[in-house]
Amino acid sequence: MRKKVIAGNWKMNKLASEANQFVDEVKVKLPQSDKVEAIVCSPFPYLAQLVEKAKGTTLAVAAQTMHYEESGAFTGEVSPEMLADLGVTYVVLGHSERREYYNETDETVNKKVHAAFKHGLTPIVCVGETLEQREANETMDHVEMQVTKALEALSEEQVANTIIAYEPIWAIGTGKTATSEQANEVCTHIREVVAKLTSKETASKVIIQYGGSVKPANVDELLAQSDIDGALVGGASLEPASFLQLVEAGAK
Ligand SMILES: O=C(CO)COP(=O)(O)O
Repeated sequence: MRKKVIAGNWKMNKLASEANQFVDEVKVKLPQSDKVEAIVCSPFPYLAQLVEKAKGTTLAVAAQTMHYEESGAFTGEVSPEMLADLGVTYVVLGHSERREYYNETDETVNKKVHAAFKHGLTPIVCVGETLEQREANETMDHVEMQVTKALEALSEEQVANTIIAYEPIWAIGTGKTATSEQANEVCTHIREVVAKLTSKETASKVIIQYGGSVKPANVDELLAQSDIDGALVGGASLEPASFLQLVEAGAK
């Protein structure tokens, strides 16, 4: 049985005191269940303090991006080694906002996935189609290409430990959630793609999240689907109460 993984992607939100307060409140109220993993994806400046705060709890801390090189002349960037050194355990890679505004490509995503594993970080790889691609019936091919490139040259064990987040771009921050059937259809396809690349057994281990306007009101239905193993959540992860409701849904 795959566990559910609920990750709150704060994006570029919260000040330090708000981030601290969030973790202080959430960490003592998290359901103690091995059916669910809760992660907060914080802006870089708060990672160190949140890792400290979350020590000894079941809350994990993720970065929202990173470079693929270990060090060097990359002004403004943060390396996988730096994240691992802080005690960060997950990293979001290839989010559609990074692809759109910061030139993240399938090729750099693949380099970053390799770099993440090299440093003991678990990658959360985001894929998903635009509205135009959906309307042109290109969703399945597009997502297949993104997944195939992201996982290129990984070992089967690494693939099994990669989290894939299916986030249709048209559903991000728009209030438009894909119906749970639409979301599951693509997540099932992603699992089939992974099976083709590796094996059915490996594909059955991969955690596939859905993301895009997930909130307490729709999370149960999404998580009830056969191939949706969690959620990557923006807006509804900013308040402790709604984040906790989402994690509780994952523990059911
Ligand atoms: O992009 C997302 C999470 O990474 C989804 O954001 P929303 O939940 O705000 O739609």
